[in-house]
Amino acid sequence: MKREGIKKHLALYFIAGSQDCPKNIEEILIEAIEGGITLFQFREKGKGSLHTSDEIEQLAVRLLQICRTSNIPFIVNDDVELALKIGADGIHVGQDDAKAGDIITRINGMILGVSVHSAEEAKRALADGADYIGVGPVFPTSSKEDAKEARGTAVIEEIKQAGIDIPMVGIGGITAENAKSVVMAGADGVSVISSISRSEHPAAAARALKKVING
Ligand SMILES: Cc1ncc(COP(=O)(O)OP(=O)(O)O)c(N)n1
Ligand SMILES: Cc1nc(C(=O)O)sc1CCOP(=O)(O)O
Ligand SMILES: [Mg+2]
Repeated sequence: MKREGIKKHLALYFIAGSQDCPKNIEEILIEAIEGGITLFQFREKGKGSLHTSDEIEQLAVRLLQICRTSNIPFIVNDDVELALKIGADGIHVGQDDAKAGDIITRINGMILGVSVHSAEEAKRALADGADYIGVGPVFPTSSKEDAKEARGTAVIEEIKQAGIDIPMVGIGGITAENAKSVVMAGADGVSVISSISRSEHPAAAARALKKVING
């Protein structure tokens, strides 16, 4: 599944690690799938996350199995070795991670996502072979300690206006209340952590987001 095929999976892209979840992450993922998420990223990172690589790998494998039973592609954040080891469907890297251009040959057809904060970075991601980009933070977020300043939908609009043709999701502080503005700006979907993971009812939260996106 390359660029065109990925678009439909970007509609409601759920990201989580155990640190984002007030209850068991496996239960939350199952409920999020019930609610209609279209892609999942395992991001075990930051305050409260698991420490040992064994624990992280075991959790990744359990979450991958849940995604496989529902045909939801499973992306690993940052860790190329883990993605390759467990046979993930893709890897997401940021500007301070392994360089997309360096890993493209190693990941052998896996989905490659890249975080960008400008049209310039989007252009480079496209040239490096990224299948999609994550653009953020759109709104202020509490889920990423080192997040940059929120820029609203300006960067998404800039990328569209520059004619850079790559599937993209907005990320950062996205809720059912503001998701429509992200899609209206030109994103193919939204990527969320807390709107689903910290909801008392993750399935209902995912359903509400989906309804807004499908509009
Ligand atoms: C879909 C998506 N977009 C952006 C990011 C952020 O990646 P990065 O800037 O590398 O920050 P960390 O998530 O690694 O803290 C993402 N993970 N997913
Ligand atoms: C993982 C991540 N990356 C961002 C970026 O701007 O690149 S913002 C972010 C956190 C998104 O979490 P929430 O939906 O809870 O705001
Ligand atoms: Mg990263």
